[in-house]
Amino acid sequence: MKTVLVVAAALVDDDGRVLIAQRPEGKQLAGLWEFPGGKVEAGETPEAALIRELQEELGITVKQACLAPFVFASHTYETFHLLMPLYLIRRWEGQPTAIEHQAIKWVKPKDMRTYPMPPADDPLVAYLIDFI
Ligand SMILES: Nc1nc2c([nH]c(=O)n2[C@@H]2O[C@H](COP(=O)(O)OP(=O)(O)OP(=O)(O)O)[C@@H](O)[C@H]2O)c(=O)[nH]1
Repeated sequence: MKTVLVVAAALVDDDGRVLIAQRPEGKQLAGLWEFPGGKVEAGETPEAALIRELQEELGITVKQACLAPFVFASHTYETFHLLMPLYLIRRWEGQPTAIEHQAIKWVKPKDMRTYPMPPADDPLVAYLIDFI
């Protein structure tokens, strides 16, 4: 089975809230809430991919020095295995906007369980609750 590398971000604001974004209709796992991010393209570093995705999806600019490696998800879906490092980010330029998602929301980690997320993300929430 193919392993797919996806990078994701936990943007954390000054109140300790984390940004989650709702996947668009018509896509796999539509309507679920996820961490912004996406697939690493050929020839791209994970960090460059995440910076690119955050610009495309949310319209924010993040410096590589502001990406802090945090935890990762490793989860087998029906057709691929997902390997997804999650970076913590506390500094960025611009106001996050739902450019590609249905909606975005700032939530306290302890409240994240009320938003349905992809199965791969479940274990990550516990780390955010403990660490943020
Ligand atoms: N960005 C993101 N992707 C996640 C999370 N959890 C999770 O299982 N994924 C999975 O990782 C993959 C991310 O790919 P993507 O969003 O860039 O791509 P996609 O499914 O829209 O497919 P496409 O770009 O081929 O159209 C999807 O299969 C998605 O379901 C998450 O928290 N954030």
